Amino acid sequence: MLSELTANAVADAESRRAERSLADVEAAALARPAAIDALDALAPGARVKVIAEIKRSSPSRGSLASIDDPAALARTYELGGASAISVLTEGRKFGGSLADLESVRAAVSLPVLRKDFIATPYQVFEARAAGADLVLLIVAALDDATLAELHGLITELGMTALVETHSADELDRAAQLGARLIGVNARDLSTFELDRDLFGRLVDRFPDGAIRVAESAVLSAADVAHYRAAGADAVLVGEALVTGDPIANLSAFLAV
Ligand SMILES: O=P(O)(O)OC[C@@H](O)[C@@H](O)c1c[nH]c2ccccc12
Repeated sequence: MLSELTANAVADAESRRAERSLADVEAAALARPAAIDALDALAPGARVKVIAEIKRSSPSRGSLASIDDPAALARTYELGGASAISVLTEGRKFGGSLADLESVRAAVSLPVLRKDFIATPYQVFEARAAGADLVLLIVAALDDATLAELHGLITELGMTALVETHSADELDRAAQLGARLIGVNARDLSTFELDRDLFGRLVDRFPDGAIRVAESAVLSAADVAHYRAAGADAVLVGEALVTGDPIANLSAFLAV
């Protein structure tokens, strides 16, 4: 499933490239005002930080919310106290787009994450051209050489990579890369199984100084407390915020 999602995302980027060359997208990326420092926004603090996600649907959960106005939802997240906004830009299974990211970027002053299946430099330039400050890199989807190349490019463009892992071996590869912001996804992207305890089992392998993000499977404040007790600096939350009351949920999550 993960390799199919990635292959499709790359194919979709290739079709966009037929319309807009790499040189054009690169120029647009370089013309953007500097990216916001996400490491600063997500730095460990007395309170857990929330990365609030905009996601219409997913292959594991089906349709979640129509989200006609992603910019308005992003403003709500900002008002509610989120530290960063994650925007799914994958179109086929998650119902997102780069246009969503651009409108969110224009609406908030928080750092914005491009959440997609990124495997080529073109997609990284697209992210910056749309105003992203962060780009997701999924370790399981990339070989070490590609991971290093994309991580280097993201950093060179002034952005921050959120390096996503799902095993001890992947966490070691993220550490090897010099990643400063590392997530453990509770959802296995090949089987879609959820394991809320995976973060706690892997937390000791995070390199010193890296920001520790627990991703997925937060439905209640108790889940945030569970991740926080295990050592999470930040949690990445989608479903609970797009299906429930975002302000009420954020305030409960931030009170943990
Ligand atoms: O909706 P949830 O369970 O709160 O999960 C959010 C986020 O972690 C999830 O959307 C996600 C994590 N990693 C991904 C990679 C690709 C697509 C989506 C994801």
